[in-house]
Amino acid sequence: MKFHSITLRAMQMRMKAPFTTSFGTEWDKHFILVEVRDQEGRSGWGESVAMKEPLYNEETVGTNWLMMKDFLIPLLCQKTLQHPQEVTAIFSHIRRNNMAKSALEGAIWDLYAKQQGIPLSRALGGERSEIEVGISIGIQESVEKLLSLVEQYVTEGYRRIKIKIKPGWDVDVVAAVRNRFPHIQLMADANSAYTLRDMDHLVKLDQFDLMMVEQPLAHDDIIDHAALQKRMKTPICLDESIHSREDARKAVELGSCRIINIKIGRVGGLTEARRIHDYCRDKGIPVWCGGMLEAGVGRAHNVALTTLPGFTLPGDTAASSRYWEQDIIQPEVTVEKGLIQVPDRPGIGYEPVREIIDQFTLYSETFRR
Ligand SMILES: O=C(O)CCC(=O)c1ccccc1C(=O)O
Ligand SMILES: [Mg+2]
Repeated sequence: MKFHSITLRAMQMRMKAPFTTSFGTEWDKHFILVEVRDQEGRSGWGESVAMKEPLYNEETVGTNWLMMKDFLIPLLCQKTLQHPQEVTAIFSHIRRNNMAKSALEGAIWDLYAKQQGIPLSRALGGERSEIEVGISIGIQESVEKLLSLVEQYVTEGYRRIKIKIKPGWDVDVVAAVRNRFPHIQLMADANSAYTLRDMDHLVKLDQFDLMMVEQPLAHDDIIDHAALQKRMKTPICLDESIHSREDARKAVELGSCRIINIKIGRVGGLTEARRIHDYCRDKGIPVWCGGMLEAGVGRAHNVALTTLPGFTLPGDTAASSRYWEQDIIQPEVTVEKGLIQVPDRPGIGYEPVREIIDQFTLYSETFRR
C-alpha cells in the first residue's frame, strides 16, 4: 500500500441545533479531517471525533493535531504497509490517543479499499446492503419539546429513540416519553452522570421497558456498573468505559454490561472495532455503532462498520440532514424508513466535496513522505 502525503484540516461546522448531554452543549462542531493521497491521485479520508474540549474523553482537536503531527504521522511515513490492519500494531506503543489513531487508520482503510476497487464495508467483511438506524436526542429545554422531537423522528422512521438523561432530567422524562409512545424502542444515555449512590433512583428506570441504559456510571468504571447491573433488569450498555477488545472482555466477564456501543474513534480504529465486534459476537453480546455527531466522512465510516453481522441493534448513525444544512460529502447520508442503503462504490462510497470542505476549513497542513 503506497501513499505519498497526508493532509490534516482543522474544521468548524455549525450544527442545525445545539446538542446537549450531561457533560455539556455543542453548537459548533470542531474536528480534524484526514486525507491520505497516493501517486494515482486517489484519496483516503478519515475524521477524528475528538471534540474541541475534553468533556467526553481526554482527547481534543488540539491534542489530536499534536499527536498526529509529532508521533503518528512520522510512524506511518517510516513504514511500508501491506494492509490497513497493520496500522494498529504500528501505533500500539503509543498510549491511548485513540481518536487521533483512528482518524489516520480510517483514512488508510478508505485508501486501501479504493486501491482494491471495493467498498470499505466489503473490505471489512461486512455483509449487509442496508443498515437499521436510530437517533440520539439531546437534553431539551422542556419535556414538551422533547416529545415533539420524538414524534418527528418516529414519524421519519427511526428504528429506536435514544434520549439523553442526567440528574434532574431522567425518570420523569423517560416516563413522559414512554407514556406518549408506549410501543417504540426506547433507551436512555447518561454519559456517566451518576454514581452508585443513585442506585435506587436508577432502578426506577426498570419500569419503562427500555432496550438499555447507556453508561450510567463513571467513564472509567466497570466495577460499579457490575454492581448496578446485578440490581437492574434493564440491560446496561457501556460506551465511555470500552476502549479495546480487552476492555470489552473484562466488562463482559465481570457482568458490567449486556450490550456494547462500539465507536470507531473511542477504540482506536476500524481494526479494533472489528475485534470487539468479533469477541462480542462470539459471546452473544449485541453491539451497535455509536455516534459522535460526525460530519460525512466519519458518518460514512460508521455506515461501513455497521454492515458487520454482529451489529444487531440500531445505531446512532442518523441522516446527514439531522445535523447539517450541508454535509461535506455527496451524496449525503440519507435515511428512509429507518434504513441507510450501504453504498457499493469503492472506499467509503460517499465523495468528499472539496469546495464545501474549503468553506469549513480553519487551517491545514500537509506532510509528505
Ligand atoms: O447522533 C450522534 O452522533 C450520537 C450523539 C451522542 O449520543 C453523543 C454525542 C457526542 C458525544 C457522546 C455521545 C454518546 O453517544 O454518548
Ligand atoms: Mg453514549
